[in-house]
Amino acid sequence: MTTPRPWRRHAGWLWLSLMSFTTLLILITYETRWVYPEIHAYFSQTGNLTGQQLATRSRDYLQEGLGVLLEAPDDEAAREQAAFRVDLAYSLFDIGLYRREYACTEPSLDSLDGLSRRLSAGDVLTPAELNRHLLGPIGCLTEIEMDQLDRRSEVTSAFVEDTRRHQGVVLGGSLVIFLMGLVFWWMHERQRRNAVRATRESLRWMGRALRDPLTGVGNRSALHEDVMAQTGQAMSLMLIDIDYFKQYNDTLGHPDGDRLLRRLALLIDESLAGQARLYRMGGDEFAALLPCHDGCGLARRCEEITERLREAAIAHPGHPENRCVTLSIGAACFIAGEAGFAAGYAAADRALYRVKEHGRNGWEASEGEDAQANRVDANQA
Ligand SMILES: Nc1nc2c(ncn2[C@@H]2O[C@H](COP(=O)(O)OP(=O)(O)OP(=O)(O)O)[C@@H](O)[C@H]2O)c(=O)[nH]1
Repeated sequence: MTTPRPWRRHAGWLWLSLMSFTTLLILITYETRWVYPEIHAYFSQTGNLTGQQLATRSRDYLQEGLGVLLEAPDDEAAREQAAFRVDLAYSLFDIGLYRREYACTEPSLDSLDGLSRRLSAGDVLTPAELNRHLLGPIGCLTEIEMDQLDRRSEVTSAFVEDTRRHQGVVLGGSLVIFLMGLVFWWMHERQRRNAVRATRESLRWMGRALRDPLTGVGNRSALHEDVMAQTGQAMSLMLIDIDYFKQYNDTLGHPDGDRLLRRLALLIDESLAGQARLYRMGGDEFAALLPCHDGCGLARRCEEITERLREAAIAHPGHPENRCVTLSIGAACFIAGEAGFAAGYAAADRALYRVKEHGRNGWEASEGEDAQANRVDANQA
């Protein structure tokens, strides 16, 4: 499983926050540019503003009628036209709202009624009479128009104010959402980092718990874990013990003894050429774990280690025989698993013991069922 690169993870979060923020901004712009102007336009034409439109049209009819009468006061047809317009004006003027709210409505309607009757009767009206009949209603209608216009601008201003407030709330809300996104992202990041740190820490501790601090190779617990991880597999175990290590420490001191342990760990590891895993069992004893695919070739492996050591010719002033560091090796094959490992370990340990018994500086390996069959006496090596 691959973990996404940090910048990608951050970019993902930021991208999400930005996207939601941008979407909200688009919504606000859409509302401001298209929705509100449309509502605004609607209010301008309808709503309680109908009254203003009726008054305007009524006044227009009256003015038209007046114009017709002033142009041809004696003309029968003109009078009919004027009467028709006055009737229209009357019907647009005669609405409950005007009667209720404008005191000038009743007398104006009476005046128009009188004018209508005189025109229907075929009376020729003088300009003074026309003025008397029409000036009052026209003035009243103008007053109504102005008042309705004032009301319209009040409604419009209130609407604009509401719109502005609404936009402020939406903008503030989107900013809060954006900031919350950032806070959640930050909290998530912090939690993730803590988890990564804790995992690393525990891995480090686990690593330490399975490692020999002096040589850096695995310890006894690591050997056990590795064997259990291969349960059912054919494996082999080599137990490698330094000869006369006590004398080495006694003659050269413990720091040199430590250095020798480190050097031997390296040497054994190299001579097994990465085919085995190396462990320090404690004191001066190492263990090597090898897979056995087509026979373990244990004798060859043991021979390689002793050969490498012979070539290295590491001085050992306290060695009673050849004054160089030597090793004793016991090796055995086993089937990985709790019981198999115990048996393999015991067999390798017995082999090592026999090598020590035969005078050290040698190896004994037993492969397969017959432990004696491939046994090589120590001093033959
Ligand atoms: N320098 C050093 N010495 C250690 C360490 N651990 C154990 N020892 C020493 O290793 C020596 C092991 O002694 P023995 O078990 O008698 O083994 P030996 O002297 O090699 O004898 P044989 O195995 O019989 O040849 C002891 O003197 C321990 O003090 C270590 O970490 N560093």
